[in-house]
Amino acid sequence: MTTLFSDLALSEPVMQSLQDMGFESPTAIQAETIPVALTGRDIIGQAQTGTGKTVAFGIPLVEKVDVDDDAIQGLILTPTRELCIQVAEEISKLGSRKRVRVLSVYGGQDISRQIRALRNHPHVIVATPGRLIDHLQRRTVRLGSVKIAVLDEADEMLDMGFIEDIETILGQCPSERQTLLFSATVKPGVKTLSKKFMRDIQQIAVKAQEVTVPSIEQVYYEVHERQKLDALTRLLDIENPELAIVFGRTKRRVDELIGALQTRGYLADGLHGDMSQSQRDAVMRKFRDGGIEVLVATDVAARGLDVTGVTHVFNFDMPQDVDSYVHRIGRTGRAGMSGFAATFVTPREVDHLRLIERVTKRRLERRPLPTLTEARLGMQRVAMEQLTKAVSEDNLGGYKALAEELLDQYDSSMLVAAALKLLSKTNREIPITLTEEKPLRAKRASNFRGNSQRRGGFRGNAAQGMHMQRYRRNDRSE
Ligand SMILES: Nc1ncnc2c1ncn2[C@@H]1O[C@H](COP(=O)(O)OP(=O)(O)OP(=O)(O)O)[C@@H](O)[C@H]1O
Ligand SMILES: [Mg+2]
Repeated sequence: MTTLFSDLALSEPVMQSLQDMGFESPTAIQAETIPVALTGRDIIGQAQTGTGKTVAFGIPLVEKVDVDDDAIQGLILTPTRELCIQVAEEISKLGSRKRVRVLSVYGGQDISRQIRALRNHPHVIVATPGRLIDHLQRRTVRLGSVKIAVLDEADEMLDMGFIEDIETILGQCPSERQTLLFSATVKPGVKTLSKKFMRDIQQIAVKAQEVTVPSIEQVYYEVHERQKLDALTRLLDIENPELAIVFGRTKRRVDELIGALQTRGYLADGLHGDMSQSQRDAVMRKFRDGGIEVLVATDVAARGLDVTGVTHVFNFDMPQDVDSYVHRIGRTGRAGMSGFAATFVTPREVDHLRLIERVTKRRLERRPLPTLTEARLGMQRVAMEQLTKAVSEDNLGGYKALAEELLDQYDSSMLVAAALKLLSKTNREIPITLTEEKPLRAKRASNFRGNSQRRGGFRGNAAQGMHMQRYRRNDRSE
């Protein structure tokens, strides 16, 4: 039996906003959590990437706001700035008919501007933890009237780096508030940690066969470091994504890859924690508008981002842990769409791939490396599509006389071949050498020296290492 939004006893303005947003029926996580959340209970909610968790916590939050009260009544915390902006926009849409004021408060943005915006009395603030702490210290934000607090990407935020900040923030909210935790991945430790600031927790996990989304085709390519760039550009030419995200391990890697892809003629740009916030905002805007086709990013873009049209995700470097894999590939195949996720695995990283397969209970198909000929054919196909599209648009009047003249002199198939050649990119084969990244396993080996390797216990340790999330903390947005 499918649930309808009208079965969830929502208020009229919220129903109208949902209609404005074009949502017809609730997703599974929405249908399961909203009624429980409306009773005021604390919830840990888990469902696959792209299944509408934002609206699942957004509806109870908006319902709880009293718009006649000027105090901050709803608080949402997100691990990254881009996610903060995105979630604030979605909540703002949900609350628009009710006239709920929503403000995003994140690091890197001019603080005096935020302070001015805070004077307009938002009912809901969506914040990254570091900047919120800053406001609490300056007393420009008061959380004494918060009725509902949400941790989006809770597991990411509760891992060692953020736990103290979260405790400080929640410590300033009234103890009788409602607390909701959401993520596609909820490690057992999260539940233990959450007992500190939640009560009478109801855990709601949408039962799925797989951790990852079934509509995402998952493949891998075994490559050597030095083959990665050619493999990527060939795949881009063959696959011709609408929008793609390419994940690199480090900021340096991302910078080099942006330069390399631009040199080879792609509309590429990137996102990482060393860029200024105005640069990051501009890149995200362009990516959402299609002005950038390939977004190259560190794990700062792995969580929560929802960009329509992302058909492909490439793990140029293997993710450091299984959760990161799940979230990265979840940037495609959202809201029922299909997607394609390709992972580059160097020979020494095969064990990590097997671990990912074990934990996600899904085998990745091994594909042979694409050849140059396949890539050229792919590019020609794109050129042909461009040409036929131009023909079907039928506004070529100004060129027709010239075309007739050419056809008098040359064979028609020669002319079309020449046009296709001109439309195909010639800069794809420019040789570029990237600085090599160390394979994951080598990095781990230095962390797990000693007897374990001789005893053959290395595998197990490597598995533990996959959860250490060492480098990700280096690229937090805070
Ligand atoms: N009921 C609905 N019907 C149709 N589309 C929906 C519905 N609810 C949400 N969506 C859309 O689905 C997409 C994914 O939603 P959302 O970003 O909330 O996913 P998520 O579960 O938080 O994923 P992630 O784990 O990656 O953060 C968004 O574009 C959202 O607008
Ligand atoms: Mg989300």
